[in-house]
Amino acid sequence: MAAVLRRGIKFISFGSSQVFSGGCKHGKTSTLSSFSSSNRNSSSSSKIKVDLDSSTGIAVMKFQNPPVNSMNLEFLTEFSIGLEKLELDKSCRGVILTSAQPKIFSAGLDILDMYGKTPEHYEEFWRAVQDMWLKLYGYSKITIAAINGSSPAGGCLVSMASDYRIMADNPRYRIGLNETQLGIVAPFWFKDTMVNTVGHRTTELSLQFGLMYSPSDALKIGLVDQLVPEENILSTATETMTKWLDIPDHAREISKSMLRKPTVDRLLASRDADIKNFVSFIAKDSIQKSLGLYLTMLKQRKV
Ligand SMILES: CCCCCC/C=C\CC(=O)SCCNC(=O)CCNC(=O)[C@H](O)C(C)(C)COP(=O)(O)OP(=O)(O)OC[C@H]1O[C@@H](n2cnc3c(N)ncnc32)[C@H](O)[C@@H]1OP(=O)(O)O
Repeated sequence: MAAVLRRGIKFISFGSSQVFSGGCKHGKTSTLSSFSSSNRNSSSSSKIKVDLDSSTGIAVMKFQNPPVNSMNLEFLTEFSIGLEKLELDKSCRGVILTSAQPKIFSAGLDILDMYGKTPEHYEEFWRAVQDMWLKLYGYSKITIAAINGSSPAGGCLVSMASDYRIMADNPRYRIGLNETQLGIVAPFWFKDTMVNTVGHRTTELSLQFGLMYSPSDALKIGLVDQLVPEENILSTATETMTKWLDIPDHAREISKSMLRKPTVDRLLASRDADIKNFVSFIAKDSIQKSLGLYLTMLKQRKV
């Protein structure tokens, strides 16, 4: 990390995985108003828009936290509550996660929630990150990530926690767990999620280098399942969901739980210790300094 910061370069390249393109700015997206007809049900919290079609059982959750869908405390809380509501709604059988922001699925955890705050804030924030992952990774319904933009760190975690990942085939986009490049360490449950997705060896390289992958490289290593032209991403996600819906819910749910429950249980068994670990790590002077430098570089468009 220090070397990366000193060199002032963007993300480390690996094989044909390259750096973030960066440079673009995003305007604000207005909150879409709610509407309802016989089969459609829309609701819009300030940061996530939910549109449920009860005739198909498919809900679309659209992240709308401009400019880059960074996951701050409010976003994480709304995300967990939105997922919970859909899980309890019998007319919903599957959820598509996507972004309302151009070019970005999610920039990951909001760095400002990990920088210059009180221990109490770090604790509340980390609990919200845990809540979101526990809900999504252990979700009983089908989840498909329609990754219509770059997806570093926490954005990649959300994608990996979904059942199926479709990414827009745009060579400027990147996805991966880049934590080490910020001088921070992905916790064990981020690591477990990645191991479960791409295997141990690929995770060893990915996590240590903080690798960010182009869509084609992400497909090669199995970090995403399918690439499509950007304009087709939502229609492909809906078609794919329809195929998943052909499988009887109870059988699919039990199979999913059999594969994921041990990973979920590991965090459930050590939530408080994990929070304590996060708070003491993130509050260290050296870590705060690294995050401060990274934020400066972000502002100067050097990341
Ligand atoms: C035991 C310890 C455990 C710790 C474990 C922590 C685990 C997970 C960590 C994370 O998820 S950390 C977040 C990592 N994310 C990143 O590194 C992404 C950084 N962002 C980018 O690379 C780019 O912003 C982008 C996402 C590729 C978008 O590029 P674009 O050129 O379109 O936009 P920018 O001009 O760069 O950004 C606009 C605006 O947003 C601010 N910003 C970007 N990302 C974040 C973020 N993650 N948190 C907070 N703010 C962010 C950026 O600074 C710009 O702000 P302004 O300059 O306009 O004020």
